[in-house]
Amino acid sequence: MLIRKLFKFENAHIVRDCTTQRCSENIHGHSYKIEVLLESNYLDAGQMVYDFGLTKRVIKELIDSFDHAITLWSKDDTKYVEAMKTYSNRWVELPVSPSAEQFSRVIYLMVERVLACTDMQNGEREVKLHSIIVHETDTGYAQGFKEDAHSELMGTIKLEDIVFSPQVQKEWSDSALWEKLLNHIHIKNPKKV
Ligand SMILES: Nc1nc2c(c(=O)[nH]1)N=C([C@H](O)[C@H](O)COP(=O)(O)OP(=O)(O)OP(=O)(O)O)CN2
Repeated sequence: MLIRKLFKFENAHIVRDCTTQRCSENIHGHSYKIEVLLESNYLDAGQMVYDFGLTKRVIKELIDSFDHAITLWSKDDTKYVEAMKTYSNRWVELPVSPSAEQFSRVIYLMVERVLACTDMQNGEREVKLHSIIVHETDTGYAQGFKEDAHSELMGTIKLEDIVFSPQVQKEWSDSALWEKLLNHIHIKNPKKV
């Protein structure tokens, strides 16, 4: 059984070296729609794969890190990266360029870590991340699966290399959230939301 939950954010970027000139040479924004697809062969005590309400905690908060933020590629021109960090409080720096494809791989790895660190409380069993769909526009999307997220052919992405700005971290309900996830510290689901 597959379930999907939709999240949204507004984000700016430049995707260097792509064929579309407007995209590779200009800061521009998108109203992103992110679909998180979860799967299981089992149902929990509420006869659900995973209560949608539970996805609106850590998963939503992490995805929302990109909202009203600029996403930077750590290998972009240092002057550009530093200027963006100076003049914008909310930024996320990635070890990969922020194409829809790389967004789907990055968000896959982030949500996968959240699930691995979640202690289930309502009989949920073997809830796996099926894929992440990143709608960059109304007409174009990328869908990343486990093999894409971990693909050496596409370049290994280490979670440790994803950097959230101090302002983004400050706005989380727990400013140490990312640090905890990087250190595999478990988070107990609430019994009720
Ligand atoms: N495979 C990809 N192709 C493109 C990406 C991407 O991430 N992956 N990104 C872009 C640009 O960010 C661009 O802003 C979006 O391109 P496009 O779909 O062409 O956007 P339009 O709004 O112009 O598309 P319409 O067809 O007019 O809706 C480029 N390519």
